[in-house]
Amino acid sequence: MTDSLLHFLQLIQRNSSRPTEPAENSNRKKVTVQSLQRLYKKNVPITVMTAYDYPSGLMCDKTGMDICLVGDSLAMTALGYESTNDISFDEMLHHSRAVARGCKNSFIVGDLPFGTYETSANQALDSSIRFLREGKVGAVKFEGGKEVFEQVCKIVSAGIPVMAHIGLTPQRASALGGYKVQGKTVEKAKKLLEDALALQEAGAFSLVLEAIPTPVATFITKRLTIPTIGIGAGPHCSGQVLVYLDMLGMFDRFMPKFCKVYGEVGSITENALLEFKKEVIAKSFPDEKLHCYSMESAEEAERFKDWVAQVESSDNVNI
Ligand SMILES: Nc1nc(=O)c2c([nH]1)NC[C@@H]1CN(c3ccc(C(=O)N[C@@H](CCC(=O)O)C(=O)O)cc3)CN21
Ligand SMILES: CC(C)C(=O)C(=O)O
Ligand SMILES: [Mg+2]
Repeated sequence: MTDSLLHFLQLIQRNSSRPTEPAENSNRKKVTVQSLQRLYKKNVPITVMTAYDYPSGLMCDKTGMDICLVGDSLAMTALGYESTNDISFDEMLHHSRAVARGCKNSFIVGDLPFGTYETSANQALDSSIRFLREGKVGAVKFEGGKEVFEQVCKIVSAGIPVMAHIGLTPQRASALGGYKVQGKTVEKAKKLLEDALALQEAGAFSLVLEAIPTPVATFITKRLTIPTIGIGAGPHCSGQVLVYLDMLGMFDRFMPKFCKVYGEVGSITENALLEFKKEVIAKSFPDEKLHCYSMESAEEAERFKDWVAQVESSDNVNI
């Protein structure tokens, strides 16, 4: 068998483990704020997935996610920081550009990291402009209720769509006493609804509800005219979001109750690496026929052998 035929067979073998069905939305159009609004009006759930780099952006796009969120959770999941508050804006931009290179049709939202929007509406607008220009996102997201009202107004009036985020707001974990479910009493639920209405009033195009009891998130969703995106907020939100490396079983530090592992990619990866190590030590990888290159022709191979023999019989090791 020729090298090229073997290589061809190898490609077929690799492709056999890939999904055979074409992605449902493989020919779909670019998602926009307007097309998201249409889904919401038709009661079609909005699918949101976080992405951190080129391969995850590519996967979100190819599987037809409506929104690809470059979440600051990447600080912990992709970069191993202790908290989301440890990531810099420059690092977020670096990752977001990589996501954008892989993500052609999903609507890309960038999560403003801690310290880039709290000071003033002007600071928030400057950061948002940078995210669009340098991070190649289509919208920004940031955490907070009424206290970020001015920021949302300012950014929206500059023509940048804003996704809001209330409930468990990880950047404020210290003040919340940790990663705790929010809105578990009537008073706290009431405050969440007030925040949600204020953010809608300010012009947010959607709202993330994180770790909120189902009845509270359901009621907030019912009272709003913009879509809610739930993560640990029950099945009655207008859409759902999960953290990419969590749903693939690739994060080892904690597993919130709201996360479902859809594929054990972590253990698959671990087994693959162990197998590679085993085969290298046993010298069964690389396979001479499958993974190696030969000389241009049998004649050239013969000439090379002769030359080696000549060198080896000579006293001059430096040729
Ligand atoms: N990998 C990862 N996934 C995330 O969802 C995530 C991050 N990182 N980093 C930033 C924040 C932190 N998040 C978290 C972290 C832990 C819980 C958690 O374990 N919560 C408890 C609830 C405790 C209570 O009852 O109040 C749980 O059991 O789910 C929730 C959200 C969400 N975000
Ligand atoms: C979980 C989503 C909403 C998020 O904020 C993040 O990934 O950072
Ligand atoms: Mg976030």
